[in-house]
Parts: sequence; C-alpha cells; structure tokens
Amino acid sequence: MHVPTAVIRPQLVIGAQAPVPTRYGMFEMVVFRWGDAPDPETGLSPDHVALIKGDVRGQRGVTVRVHSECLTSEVFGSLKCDCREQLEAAQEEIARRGQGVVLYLRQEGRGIGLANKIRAYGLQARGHDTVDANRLLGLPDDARMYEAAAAMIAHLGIASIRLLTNNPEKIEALSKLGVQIVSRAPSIIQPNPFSAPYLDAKRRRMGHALPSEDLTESALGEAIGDAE
Ligand SMILES: Nc1nc2c(ncn2[C@@H]2O[C@H](COP(=O)(O)OP(=O)(O)OP(=O)(O)O)[C@@H](O)[C@H]2O)c(=O)[nH]1
Repeated sequence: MHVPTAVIRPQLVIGAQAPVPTRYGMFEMVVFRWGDAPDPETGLSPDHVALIKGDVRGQRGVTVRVHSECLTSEVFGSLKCDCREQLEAAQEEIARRGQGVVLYLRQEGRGIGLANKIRAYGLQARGHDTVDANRLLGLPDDARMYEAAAAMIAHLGIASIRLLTNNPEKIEALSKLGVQIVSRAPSIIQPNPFSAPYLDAKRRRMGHALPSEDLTESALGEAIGDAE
C-alpha cells in the first residue's frame, strides 16, 4: 500500500516509507513526524510509526494495535512488563490475518519519558507499584496523548478499527478523537514473576481488562513450581 508523502495537518507529516521484512512477515513501514522538534523537557521524539499489512484504505474493522514505546522490554528484554510480548502478538495476529496496522507511538513510560520511567522503576524496586511510583515523582499516572494515532488512522483512510487493547482509557481517548472502534480484542500475556505485580496494578488501579485472578500469586506459584 503506497501512502503519498504529504503534510497532512500542521502537526503531522509523512517522513518516509519502505517495506520491512520482519520475523512475522513483510510490513510496510511509514514514519510520521508529529510536531516540529523533540520536546526539550522529555526529549520525546515526534516520529511515530505505522506498520501496515495489506490494504487498509476504506476498510472497516481493521485490526489495529495502538502501542506505546517501551525501550526496556522491546530492546533490552526487560521482564517487568508485557509490552514486548503484546507488540509481538499484535504483529503475529496481523500477519496471520493478512491485514492490519500497528501504530507505534513514541511516548515512552506512558508518556513520562525514559528517565522518569527508570526513576519510577527505582521506586518500584523499593516496593511501590507502577501508579504510586509515578505519583511519588509528581507525575501523572498516564500522560499519553492519542492525537497522532487518530491522525494517522485518518490519513491511512481506515474507516473503522478492531482495537487490540485491555486499556479502557485508550478506547475512550481514541473514540473522543473520532476514531470509529467497532470492537475490542484483548491482548493478554501470561505474567512472569517480574511482570505479575505490574499486571496486577494495571488491573486493580488502572481498570485494565485483565484476568481477575491474583496474577502475582499465580505467576509466583508457577515460578516456584518450575524451580522445584
Ligand atoms: N511510567 C511507567 N510506564 C511503564 C511502566 N511499565 C511499562 N510502562 C510503559 O507503559 C506503556 C504501555 O503501553 P501500551 O502497551 O501501548 O498500553 P497499555 O496502557 O499497557 O494498554 P494495552 O493496550 O492494554 O497494552 C509503554 O509506554 C511502557 O513504556 C511502568 O512501570 N511505569
């Protein structure tokens, strides 16, 4: 699918496009530039990515994963969260269906930036959960914005989406921005002993639609079982 180079809105510009072979098959990668320059406070890059499979223009119910950057898991293999596995599962599913889009948004650490996220990890290492760690730093629980995602969906001409997410705020934010969401599909990753407290906090404190069992106990139980 060719996406014409254009200044779409004052804030959104298509920078580049090329096919990229991935371990899940071939995707078309389109880079969108959002805003003029990295935020001087956070250093956040305005470059977002659409990883496209198949023809999505004018299509309804296109499978879309709106995914926020997580350097720790996606580059370094951190086990503290489910981000990397969610991204991989989305690519895998989209490849299997032969149609869909991953929108990869450069808003690390739920929008607080990498340094703040690592500060928050320092507090989590001392027993605070993901929400309290942000608050102790004087930062919002979730600082993400989805204007760029909505503009990218509009530019790709996608009529409506089937969104892969467990996060009700993501659904609400995208809907408010005019994205037509026809259905939601869960993105459930089996917890490991390090991610279990984080997934549990996402469920209890951030309202994510995750299994209601005590994830910490079950993951720790499994890990203990494995070690025996
Ligand atoms: N501040 C903070 N950010 C985190 C932590 N763990 C992961 N993240 C960030 O959380 C974000 C997760 O993004 P997504 O997977 O797109 O969204 P989500 O809110 O988990 O919702 P889903 O669509 O259900 O996956 C990424 O930006 C990660 O970098 C943490 O402990 N603290």
